[in-house]
Amino acid sequence: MNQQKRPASRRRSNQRRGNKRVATQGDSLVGTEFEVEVGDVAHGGHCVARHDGRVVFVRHALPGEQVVARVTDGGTTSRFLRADAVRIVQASPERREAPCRFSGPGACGGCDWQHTSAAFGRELKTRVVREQLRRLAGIDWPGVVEQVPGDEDGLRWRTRVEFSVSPDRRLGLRKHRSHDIVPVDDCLIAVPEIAATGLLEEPAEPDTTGVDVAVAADGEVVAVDLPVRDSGIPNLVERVAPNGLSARGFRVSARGFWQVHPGAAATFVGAALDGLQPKPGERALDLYAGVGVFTAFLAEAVGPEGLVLGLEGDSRAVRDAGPNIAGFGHATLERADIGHDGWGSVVDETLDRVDLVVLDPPRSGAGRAVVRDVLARRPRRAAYIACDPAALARDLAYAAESGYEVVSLRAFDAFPMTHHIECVAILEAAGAVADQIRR
Ligand SMILES: C[S@@+](CC[C@H](N)C(=O)[O-])C[C@H]1O[C@@H](n2cnc3c(N)ncnc32)[C@H](O)[C@@H]1O
Repeated sequence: MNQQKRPASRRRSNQRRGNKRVATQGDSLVGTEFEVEVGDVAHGGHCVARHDGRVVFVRHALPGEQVVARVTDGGTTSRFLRADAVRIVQASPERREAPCRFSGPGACGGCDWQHTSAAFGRELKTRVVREQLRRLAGIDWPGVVEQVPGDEDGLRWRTRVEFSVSPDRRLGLRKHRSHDIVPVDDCLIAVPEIAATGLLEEPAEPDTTGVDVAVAADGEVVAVDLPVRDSGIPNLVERVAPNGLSARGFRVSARGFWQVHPGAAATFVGAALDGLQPKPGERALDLYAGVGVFTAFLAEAVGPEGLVLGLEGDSRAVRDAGPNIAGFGHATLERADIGHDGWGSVVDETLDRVDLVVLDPPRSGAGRAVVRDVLARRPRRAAYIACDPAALARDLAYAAESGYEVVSLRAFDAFPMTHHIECVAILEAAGAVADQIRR
């Protein structure tokens, strides 16, 4: 893949509240309406427009549309504004009526692209991945965002939903960038078993602040009232069957990390192992290992002559991983705070060398120090699984500093109707670093 030098510096701007960029400065413009021509899509589920010399991030619009935008965040001296398209003056041919009646300006904030097809949603996401990789990593990516098997044209895929409780004790979902709750009687991106629990039609219990509902691969449905103690959360068994590999079951807490699209875990394992091409006897490191999904499939691939070490920060996930990798005497999964003092010594104690790495960090990415530490071990190949293309692009730029280049990158629509995207990048040593490894 063509990778140029990354821009030396980027302007930092805008205030941050928590980790959310906020636009409001000067007198508030919230509620003001104006007509704009909508430009291309930007990362975050909106399109870019300009008004009075200022950038406006417009939700509920599509590229090329003429819309009336109503400001939702921003003031007279803000550098940019956020707005919702509240009237469509000239519609894109890609526009459709949102299938969900809770979607739209001022309504549920869960979906960003209900007003277009899943196929055009993937086209928009392809543009976003390309733009992020080009801007932050200097990579020209020729790929497209691929469909993940298991949804009904972008609907009925979500197997985990976290409902909040409204002031009148109905279960609902949050508005965009807000703590306000929209009561719902269904969620069209959720699997039907979730509404079928009947929970959305009943008032929440008096002290309940939220209800997490999870549906396992075998159809078992678990609803957990919050707040809850860890000991009160049941486990589910999930099943992962990547193409060409044997199916495996995984024990996971009903509130623990698990891919929410039913086809996602198998798709990502398949893409990662395809790219890594593990060989019998190799040593593999699975970072941010969760309940051991990649650890188990790597262990199977490198065989009993090989070694696999998974590292994970969440104690419950580490405990749950036990039975998931129990069949492999050459695999272990330990608790470690990756990136914090001493985590590398856990690796040194277990692996005499590192041939392969899986990196599957949280949304913020692994960061420069972790990328550098991992690649300093000179793996033959590394698979980076990323749920934020911007964090991925930053980490790929750090990998380039360590002499590793991207040999393939696939992107998946594991969250249809929303702006979220999952990518699997395969890295390999280039130039002098590759020569060192070969020697
Ligand atoms: C995106 S999930 C991936 C889980 C797993 N690879 C899977 O596919 O199911 C990221 C995982 O990283 C863990 N994590 C986050 N920060 C961590 C850190 N600093 N050290 C170790 N684990 C961390 C989370 O608990 C979570 O299980």
